[in-house]
Amino acid sequence: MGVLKQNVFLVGYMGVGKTTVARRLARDLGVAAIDVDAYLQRKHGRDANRLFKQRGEAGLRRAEAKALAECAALGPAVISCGEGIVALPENRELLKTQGFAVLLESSMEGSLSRIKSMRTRPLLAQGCDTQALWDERKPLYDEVAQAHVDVSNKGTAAAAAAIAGELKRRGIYVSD
Ligand SMILES: Nc1ncnc2c1ncn2[C@@H]1O[C@H](COP(=O)(O)OP(=O)(O)O)[C@@H](O)[C@H]1O
Ligand SMILES: O=C(O)C1=C[C@@H](OP(=O)(O)O)[C@@H](O)[C@H](O)C1
Ligand SMILES: [Mg+2]
Repeated sequence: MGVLKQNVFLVGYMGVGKTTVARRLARDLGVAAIDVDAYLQRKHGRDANRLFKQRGEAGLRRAEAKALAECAALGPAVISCGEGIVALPENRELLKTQGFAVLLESSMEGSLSRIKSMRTRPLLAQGCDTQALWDERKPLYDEVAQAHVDVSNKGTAAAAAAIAGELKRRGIYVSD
């Protein structure tokens, strides 16, 4: 095992595997994993879908921004973010300054095809234009990402291993 020197944020589109890969990566490295969505749900006693319905997207984003800052303060940890975390400039600033952001990359279609129920993602549930969302998010992911990992043809274990290799090469994870 070893030591994680700073937060590692996993960012990327819906369904690309941020939550699943973060869990696997943290387990492989023997470090903590925090999912911002799961944290938000525990904190508010309701999930992001319900927050979205009750407070609208802007309300969800405000709650998510606080949750992100709290998660970052709990680290160093592997922190999986919701796809829309990059929407707010303050979040992008945090991602750039309070850790190392890794962009998980796959095609939009490949990512969306993994999502079993549209109802689990508020923007999909309300029938958002997924291509327009992709076009809007892509430059923002590129702005914050310090590393890009192609997960399109990788299972969870291989995706986690590719990120672990990147973290070791850069001295962000140091083995004992
Ligand atoms: N590398 C992978 N290979 C195969 N299935 C995956 C992979 N990563 C995630 N999945 C599956 O895809 C779905 C979406 O993954 P999830 O981790 O929730 O993505 P995100 O958090 O980016 O929205 C889940 O059902 C998950 O089990
Ligand atoms: O638009 C967003 O920010 C959200 C994206 C989804 O997360 P994933 O990116 O993990 O799919 C969803 O779980 C969350 O409720 C809100
Ligand atoms: Mg997720």
